[in-house]
Amino acid sequence: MIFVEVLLPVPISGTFTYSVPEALADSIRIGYRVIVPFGRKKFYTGIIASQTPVAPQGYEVKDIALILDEWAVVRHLQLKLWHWMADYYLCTPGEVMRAAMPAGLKIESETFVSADPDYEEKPDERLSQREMAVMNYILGCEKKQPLDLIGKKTGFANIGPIINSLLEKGAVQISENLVERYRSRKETYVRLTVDKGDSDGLHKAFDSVRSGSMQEKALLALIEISAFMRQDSELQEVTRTELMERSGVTTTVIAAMAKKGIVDIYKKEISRFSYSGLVTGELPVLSEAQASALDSIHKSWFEKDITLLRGVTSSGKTEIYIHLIDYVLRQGRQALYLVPEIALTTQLTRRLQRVFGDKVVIYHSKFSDNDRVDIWKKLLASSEPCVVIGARSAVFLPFASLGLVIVDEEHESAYKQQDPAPRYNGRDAAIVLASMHGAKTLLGSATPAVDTYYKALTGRFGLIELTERYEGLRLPQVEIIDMAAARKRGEVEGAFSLLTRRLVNESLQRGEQSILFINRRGYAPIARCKLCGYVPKCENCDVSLTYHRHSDKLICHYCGTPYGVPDVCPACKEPGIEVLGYGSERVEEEIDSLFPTAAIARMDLDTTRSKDGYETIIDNFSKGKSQILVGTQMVTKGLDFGRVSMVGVINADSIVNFPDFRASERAFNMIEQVAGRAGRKSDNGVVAVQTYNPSHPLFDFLVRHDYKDYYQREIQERQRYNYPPFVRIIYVYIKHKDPAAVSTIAFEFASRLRVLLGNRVSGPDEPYVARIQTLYIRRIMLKIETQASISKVKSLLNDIRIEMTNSRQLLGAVLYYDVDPM
Ligand SMILES: Nc1ncnc2c1ncn2[C@@H]1O[C@H](COP(=O)(O)OP(=O)(O)OP(=O)(O)O)[C@@H](O)[C@H]1O
Ligand SMILES: [Zn+2]
Repeated sequence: MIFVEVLLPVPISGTFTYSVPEALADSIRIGYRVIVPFGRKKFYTGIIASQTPVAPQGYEVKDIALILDEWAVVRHLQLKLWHWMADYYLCTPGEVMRAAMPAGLKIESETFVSADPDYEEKPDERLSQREMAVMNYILGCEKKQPLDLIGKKTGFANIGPIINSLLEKGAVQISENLVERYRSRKETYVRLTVDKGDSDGLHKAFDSVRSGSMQEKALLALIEISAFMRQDSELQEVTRTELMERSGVTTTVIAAMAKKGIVDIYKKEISRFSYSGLVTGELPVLSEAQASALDSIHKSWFEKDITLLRGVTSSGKTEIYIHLIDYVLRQGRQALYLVPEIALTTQLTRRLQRVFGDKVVIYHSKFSDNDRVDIWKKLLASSEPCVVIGARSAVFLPFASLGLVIVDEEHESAYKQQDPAPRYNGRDAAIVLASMHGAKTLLGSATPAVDTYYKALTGRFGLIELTERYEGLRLPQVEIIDMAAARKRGEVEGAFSLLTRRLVNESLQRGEQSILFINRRGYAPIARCKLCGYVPKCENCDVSLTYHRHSDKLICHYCGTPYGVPDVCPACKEPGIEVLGYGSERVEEEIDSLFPTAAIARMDLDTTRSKDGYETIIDNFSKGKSQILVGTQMVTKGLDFGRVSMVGVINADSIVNFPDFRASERAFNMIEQVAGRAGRKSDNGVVAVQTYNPSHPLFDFLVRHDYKDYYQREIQERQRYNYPPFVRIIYVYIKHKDPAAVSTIAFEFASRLRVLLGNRVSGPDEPYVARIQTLYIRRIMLKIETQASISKVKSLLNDIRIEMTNSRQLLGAVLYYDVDPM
């Protein structure tokens, strides 16, 4: 008998042991998917993580029910990465698996059941009454039925054991609805039935259509697009859609032509990532500074696997990346190019496709599940060189042989997954992934994370710096605008100071573009009663509501609940509710009324929900169809527009004043990055930063674009107050519906931790938002020495959790950890 450890997508620690029936023993491999019974109710799809000949002690092991694969859907190194992630981020491998695999590959309880046609009831294995009832239902269905549905239709809440027993008696078969879930994309094509060059045949074809008819039109168009008559070109394949567009005919016309035998209609599976645009294959010619940086990176990799490229905004880091990618592709290996946000993939994809054509693969969460399964399978099936551009989840793809990992804008907090588990940082996971493959890593940024720059300066990472913009352009001029003083002078109109308005206007006059950055989406972040001061709050969360004009609703940005705007204040019953402050909608509205002839675009979460949302906005702005782009943090980084000469930071204070030890780091990076969008192709970039606190020390560094000076100040603070990179932070989160219970539990957890870890423990505290989605929240902070073993901490935390669970002290509580919070 052999046993396998199966990884299941459930939030329970560890893997689960199952036995393998003799008949299946030869078909079992690591990385195969299997269907296994789980608990009393369910079947799950799991992945075989390992095999062992040793039976577990003390309990009865169940058989696996079905093997789904004939080859592994997960590679060995992926499993290794999942385990690393579960260990490091203090979650379960099942949670990692859930995040890692596209839904089309992991079919939780969507197991399908059908009757086994060969089944005959044996006298010693009669079906019970319940089984008969279920069996009759199944036999009455034409198609195989999902497990859940059978339970519902037959009224058995606990359908799992019944099916299990039917399965044992050989009465039913189970399968996964994989084929139906995962649909490959097919395209319809049309071709002439005559061979190229067969003019006789062609004449006959023309004879069979009436002159001036739709069929003739279609025939002419088909001849043209397929290059049928051209001697200098091979016959081209023509899609039905293209033919219809060119000739203006309908599918019926084409079908009629097929019936006559003039054309063939055929279907072909098309790859979702084929690229038919122009491929030059030419690498950008590097400037002297870029070429020398490239050279230094290669040299640095001799000694260190991880190197940081700090290059000021618009220094041309992307061009250097392109050369590095070319280098590994030539070696026959693969490259992963991570960006922090999907918005960045659009421009980047174009830049890379021009050089690498269909070797470019894109992967992120806006893709449909079918697309993601497609890409997964493509990478699984081949070890061909390719470059994957993706957001953080791309680290989970089945790479065969990575040679290079690039993490662009490595400082970005968007690399960190906040919720749900695994709460991982895509940058750090990518570094680990690279080391598993023996690949090199390049981290790139104009404003590296303090932790990263520290590691580079202390020799853990290599360090290469580019201090000039491409072509020696100067960095934009930064104006800090004292809004209080401007207001006194009567120069503030709506959200804008006089200077901001003037700069936008001047850029419009020169035919150039502006970007206005506002940290909040919606119309106004606060609603309040002007008579009694009452502030409407979310019923589920401890936050005030943001007014959205587009939908005329007050919306909670934590749980998404919309509320109507009350006509009268619920507290004083007077009609006093007004909205205050600025969000992107309102900035857009005001700038529109100030500059009515300019075309204005807005990019924020609300305008980019569709898959192509970003693309349209970014394309239009690139092409100059809009002159002013208003946006949230999405507009701050990485985008490359040639004609932007003015950048406005509308409310710098909301970025600077945040109660968190990373606040000033985040603020410096964000403002320096958005400033970097200005003057990328000419020397006249200017940035207006509006603030009520102009003497804040950060602004001085920003005006001078002095990253190093800023870093010095920041690292000293971190050392003085004992924060990363000098320690590692782990938050323990405790959530509960009951405010008293959450306090008691958090307090108890913290005091037990203190016994073991002393003053490394602080809290519990209420986080900034202390109640979300009806749960009250407490947070305990652990500061652990960087050289300490995280697995030791993990086992301490686990012990406490188990003790408290056993003494029923954690009842109703949600408990989780956040390692290296951002
Ligand atoms: N060698 C080159 N040849 C032609 N154009 C270049 C070259 N290097 C850079 N550029 C151009 O300069 C601009 C800035 O380059 P790039 O977008 O790579 O900057 P970056 O360093 O990534 O900046 P950021 O940190 O702001 O994202 C781009 O428009 C790019 O096409
Ligand atoms: Zn809410």
